[in-house]
Amino acid sequence: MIPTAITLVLAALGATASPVEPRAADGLNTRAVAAGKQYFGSATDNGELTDSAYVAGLSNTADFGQITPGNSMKWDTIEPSRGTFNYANGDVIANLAAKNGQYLRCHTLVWYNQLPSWVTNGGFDNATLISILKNHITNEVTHYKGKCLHWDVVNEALNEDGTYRTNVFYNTIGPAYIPIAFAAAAAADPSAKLYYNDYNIEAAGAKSTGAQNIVKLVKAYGAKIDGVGMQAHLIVGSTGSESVSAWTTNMNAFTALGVDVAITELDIRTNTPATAAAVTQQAKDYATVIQGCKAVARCVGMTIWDYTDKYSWIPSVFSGQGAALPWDENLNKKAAVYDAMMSAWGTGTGTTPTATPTASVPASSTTTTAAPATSSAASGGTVPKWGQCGGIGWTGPTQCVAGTTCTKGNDYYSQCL
Ligand SMILES: O[C@@H]1[C@@H](O)[C@H](O[C@@H]2CO[C@@H](O[C@@H]3CO[C@@H](O[C@@H]4CO[C@@H](O)[C@H](O)[C@H]4O)[C@H](O)[C@H]3O)[C@H](O)[C@H]2O)OC[C@H]1O
Repeated sequence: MIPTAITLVLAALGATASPVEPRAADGLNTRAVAAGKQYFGSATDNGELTDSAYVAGLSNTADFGQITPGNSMKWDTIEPSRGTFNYANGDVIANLAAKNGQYLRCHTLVWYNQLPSWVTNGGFDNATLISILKNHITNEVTHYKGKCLHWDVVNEALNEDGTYRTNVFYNTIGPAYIPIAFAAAAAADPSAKLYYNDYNIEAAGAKSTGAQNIVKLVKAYGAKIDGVGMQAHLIVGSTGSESVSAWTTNMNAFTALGVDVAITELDIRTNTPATAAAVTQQAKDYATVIQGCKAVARCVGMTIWDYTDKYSWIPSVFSGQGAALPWDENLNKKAAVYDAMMSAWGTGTGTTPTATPTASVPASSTTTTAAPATSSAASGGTVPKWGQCGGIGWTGPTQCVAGTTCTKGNDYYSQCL
């Protein structure tokens, strides 16, 4: 064996060489962690998991320290008919994350889309739909208890102007469906971090303000919300890529409310076939997003919405567009894009670490779980603050002003916003 400089020095000192700690392989995740983030990850889906080359890439924890199921934890998969729960596909992805030692972001509990028609068209009244909502969340979050680093509790509740999107939950329950959902998720798994998730909230504007109002709403109800997920389905050279400071200014508006932020579904699409100029711009855009997250301590991690164009959702939804991810359709890295992302993460000069590095189990929550605001008004009583008079069983006037008196009501949350 040829002695190294280190062994020669140790021998001169009369010491023996001890095994050197292996260095983590270099990749997007290891660089994100070195920059103080919890993870860099990718979405995936069950159909893709028969592709062994794809799975090998996804399981490379140097690049991916976290995975998100693209579809298999959504309502239409989990509870396709009332009271029938199907966890087979979700479990496959949860088990893959555990096997690989990757965090799991769980997506999503309440979304107007991919919602079975028995919910959408069921014609349920307020009390029944609240019961259905809580039962779905309680069952699913309990099933995955201890496995989800984050839950996207509510997905896409807003219109572009920041007003509430009409959907069966909003139309029947009112905005209170959002805090009800967060309270149910917190009760079922107190250690999971609970997120509101949406698109087009990556830049300041009416929709971003609307998402900030959702954070305030959930907190006003006494329920727990830990973070806001910025989906970031972006377009090359367009919104979301203007500047690092645009990202940080907007993210800081959320963190000022006491919540984390995460980039949850990043892809940056272009017209296909992609031109060389588009790829050059795309590389810059990915770098801008990373630099924005890197500059904000409470931006805890970043997820791309699958890692390869081979399995991207974009071409099926946005006709004529695609080429949105850092790996091409042949599972090869796009060198310019990948290298720009690596450079943007840098080699360890990031913001203050917010959590432990990659592990197979989620880091425990450090956020205090506030008890849901319960009504003291089963048969009369004073409303301690607005919003607590009403809810399930409430048939009296919807008075939501502190100091008013409830004469009926047997559950928390009202429609009084
Ligand atoms: O297999 C796919 C799944 O991958 C897919 O997952 C969802 C994809 O993204 C999220 O929902 C979409 C977010 O983007 C919206 O379009 C935006 C319109 O404004 C544009 O400016 C912006 O760039 C666009 O992103 C879509 O309308 C949303 O559906 C959702 O959170 C994921 O679950 O779901 C469908 C499956 O077939």
